[in-house]
Amino acid sequence: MAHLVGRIQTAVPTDAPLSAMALPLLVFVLVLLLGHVVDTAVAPLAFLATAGIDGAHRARVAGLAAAGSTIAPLEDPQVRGLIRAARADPENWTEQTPGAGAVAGLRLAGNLIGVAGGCLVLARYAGWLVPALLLPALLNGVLRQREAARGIAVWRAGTVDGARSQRWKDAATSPAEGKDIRIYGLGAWLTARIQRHALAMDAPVWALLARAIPREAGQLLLVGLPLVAGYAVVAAGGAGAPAGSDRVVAATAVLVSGVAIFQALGWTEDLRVAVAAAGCLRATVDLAARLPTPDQGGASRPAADADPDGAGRVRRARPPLVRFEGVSFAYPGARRPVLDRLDLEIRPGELLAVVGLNGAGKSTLIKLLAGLYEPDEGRVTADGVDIAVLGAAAWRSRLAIVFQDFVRYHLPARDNVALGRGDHPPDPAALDAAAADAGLEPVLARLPAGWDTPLARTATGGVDLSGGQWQQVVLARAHYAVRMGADLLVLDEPTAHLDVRTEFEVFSRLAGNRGGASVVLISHRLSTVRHADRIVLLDGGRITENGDHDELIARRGGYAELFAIQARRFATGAVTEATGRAADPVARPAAAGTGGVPAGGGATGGRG
Ligand SMILES: Nc1ncnc2c1ncn2[C@@H]1O[C@H](COP(=O)(O)OP(=O)(O)OP(=O)(O)O)[C@@H](O)[C@H]1O
Repeated sequence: MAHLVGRIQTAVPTDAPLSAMALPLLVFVLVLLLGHVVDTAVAPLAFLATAGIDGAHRARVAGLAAAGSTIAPLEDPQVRGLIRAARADPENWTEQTPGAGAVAGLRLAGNLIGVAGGCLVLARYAGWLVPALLLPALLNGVLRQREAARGIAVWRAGTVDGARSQRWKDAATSPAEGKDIRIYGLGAWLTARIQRHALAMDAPVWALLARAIPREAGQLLLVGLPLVAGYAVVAAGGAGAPAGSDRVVAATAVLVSGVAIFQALGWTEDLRVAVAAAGCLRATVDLAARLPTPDQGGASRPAADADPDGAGRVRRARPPLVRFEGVSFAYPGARRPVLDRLDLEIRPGELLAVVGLNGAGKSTLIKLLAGLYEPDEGRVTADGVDIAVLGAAAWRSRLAIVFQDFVRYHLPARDNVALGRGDHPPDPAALDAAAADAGLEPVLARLPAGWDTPLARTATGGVDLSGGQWQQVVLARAHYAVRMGADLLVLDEPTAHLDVRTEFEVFSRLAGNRGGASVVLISHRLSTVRHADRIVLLDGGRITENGDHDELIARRGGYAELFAIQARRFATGAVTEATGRAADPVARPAAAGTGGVPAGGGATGGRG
């Protein structure tokens, strides 16, 4: 640049022909033009690179989190912290994604090349200019880095408050929490919380910024003085000015190169982004080390023995004989085990009901059956083989589970059911049959686009279902999985939201139409439970009672007591159903111990 300025400058006063000026002028314009073109291309290229790298990174983190066969690591606070750091929240400026880091790294490399070029240009005119400008520029860069590090530390200290403030902000705008906020008049309380946490996060940052203003002024002097001094010496041609070169050219070179060097070394943003992105990558590596490797044995779910029965059903030879053998399990940090040397058998094709008070460990038992947690002691076997040896995916291809806290996918009704066997293209016959099994047909008939209706009010043409209707969708998902080859159906409180009539219909179909699959039913509704082939009572971490309804009533133990409480409460009108109907034959109140049962039955006992 200085060279071109020099060429133009020498041409002007000597009345040289226009052609003598034209070439340097043309090159000058071309250089400027090239700079603009590069500037225009940089932003979209950087965007593309960032999007590509970050997309692959997010897929890797999601893959790591989803690959492990158990959910226990995902509940570990340290793993949760690593996942959060590896995902790099874009709203938190102390966290940066690998894509942003790569682009910042490229810019840093460009800056360093610029610094080297600037030093070469300076050295060409006068060697002393290099240390005179480079050293203060380096010092300025170090001071700015320290400032940035202080800012990051203060920001990080406030991230808990930041997260809390964000959580309350989300609550304020969510329709679900919006109900409570309006009913209980929580608006002002919520706003005060948001403000309190936001202030707790921001106040130290503001204080730091205020303290940084005088320091910034000092650093301006550190940068400005050497640059102005060098420029003045060169421009004035004083002592130490470069010999044998034009003063204007030299002064331009000093100014352009000096400013470039100070800018390149004082530019903290790219370094901060690159360092933060390195932190994100470190968290990903740590996460990969902490999470178990994917289940090799069952990376893909094996197909069931195909034997379509014309009603969208795939059959296996027979359901497995499942055994819990001396299984103990405690949640991390818990003082007492939930399951304590528990023995239990799930026989092929039976309908087994598991009852027990709240917190007895029924859902935990199911999670162990599914291999979502591993026993601390003992083992769970299928046909004599430890399910850990079978491989998680292979074993789970035989299971269909309705969890208490089931998932409501914001997807069309068809996908919500077909995800029961998500690794297969949807089978229309099996879908229709599963909908019939779950009593979902009337719900589908009322949906504006039937199976294609999105089950989310926020989607175009979408609808929101009632709690009971969602439960039917999820039941249909499990029935679909059974029709597609699963042969152990587990239902954890599957009818808590259903009215008496729907519950009765659903269970009548389940009992008669489960295609030979074994069923494990967890329910507090003893009206449903009593129809099971076998009932077990879980108490104190073990199975304490085992038999059919009549046997357990005759035994006059815990089950009979729970049943009596429920029947008595219903008979006295203390227990009411959602619909208040008692029209079904099985729904008539009867005295405890006679084999009759209240409709639905509410909770299992006063504490259940
Ligand atoms: N993820 C978890 N981490 C720690 N403790 C847990 C976890 N899940 C459940 N627990 C504890 O384990 C115990 C058993 O819970 P579980 O959900 O298995 O009981 P449950 O019999 O299904 O109860 P309910 O009838 O109320 O559904 C409870 O004391 C509960 O607090």
